[in-house]
Amino acid sequence: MNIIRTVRSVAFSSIPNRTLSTTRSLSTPSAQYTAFEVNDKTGIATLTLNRPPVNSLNLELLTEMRNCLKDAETNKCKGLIITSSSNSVFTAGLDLLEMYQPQDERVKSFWTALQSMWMELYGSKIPTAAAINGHAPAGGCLIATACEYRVMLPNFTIGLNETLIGIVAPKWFVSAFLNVVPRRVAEQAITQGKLFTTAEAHNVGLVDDVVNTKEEAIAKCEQFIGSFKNVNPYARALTKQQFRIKELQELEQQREKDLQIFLGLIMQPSVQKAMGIYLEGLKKKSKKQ
Ligand SMILES: CCCCC/C=C\C/C=C\CCC/C=C/C(=O)SCCNC(=O)CCNC(=O)[C@H](O)C(C)(C)COP(=O)(O)OP(=O)(O)OC[C@H]1O[C@@H](n2cnc3c(N)ncnc32)[C@H](O)[C@@H]1OP(=O)(O)O
Repeated sequence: MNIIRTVRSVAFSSIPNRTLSTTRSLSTPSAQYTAFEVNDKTGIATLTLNRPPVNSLNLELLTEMRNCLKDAETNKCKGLIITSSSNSVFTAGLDLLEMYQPQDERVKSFWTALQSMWMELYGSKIPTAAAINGHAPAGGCLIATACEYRVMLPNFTIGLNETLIGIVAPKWFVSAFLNVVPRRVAEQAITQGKLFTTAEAHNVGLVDDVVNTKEEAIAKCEQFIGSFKNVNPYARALTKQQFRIKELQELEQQREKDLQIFLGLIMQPSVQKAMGIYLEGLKKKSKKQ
């Protein structure tokens, strides 16, 4: 078998050392918020989000994620698993500080990086799976629904809660959600800004499986990726593309328009005010804990 080389990673203390001797990682100075490892035996890549305290998705994290996704595909990994180094948060979604009182050039780069990362993940040729080992609101749910398989640990939450913050989930956030949840459930949940508990998410099909530990979650993802072992990867990729090409083309063709709509919406004074209040509430809650 052609052994996959590990592409990029960071060494960080919050992730316990893997006992799996066949997993190799290289330190690269450019990776600040992610670890990227490839198991030489299975050929499966694991991308671990590591931006404490809550893995909020800022420009740098999104850029790193995209690079890892590209590397996984270029190196013909058998599949990709996304998980978190935190014990309680998969990712808290987009970094609200990127959108609150933003700087013009940075916020444009931020949204463009999000578009690119999502297109890379949603359109990935290799099997993708999310081991959701913590809360996954908004952008966290977006990442999970871009994957082909989701397994979640109990007693966390997942969903598109944008309306509760006074923002709107863009069409491509919604269409990926609609791939996994019936339309009526999706419309009600997204308009309400509902965060599903793990059990509720499982019940409506937003997650495929529920397990008790991160190790079990990774094993489930590996099992899912392994289920394609007798399938021709090229045929699989083209078949997957048929299901996803419409959303990908739509965003690709409308990237600039999507950016302008995003900027127009978040720069509205009422939206900035709502975001400020929401952030204040988060900070107060955090101080009380
Ligand atoms: C008409 C057509 C329109 C088309 C639409 C087009 C454009 C639309 C425009 C915009 C779309 C934007 C889409 C947005 C997507 C998003 O993802 S927004 C982010 C949503 N995320 C959330 O609501 C989650 C908020 N966080 C939490 O609920 C909790 O933090 C938690 C994830 C449950 C974890 O809880 P806990 O472990 O208790 O941690 P704390 O709450 O104590 O938080 C620790 C610190 O982290 C800060 N923080 C939390 N989340 C975020 C975040 N998303 N961004 C930035 N910072 C965050 C929190 O304030 C604490 O900070 P301090 O330690 O107090 O400094």
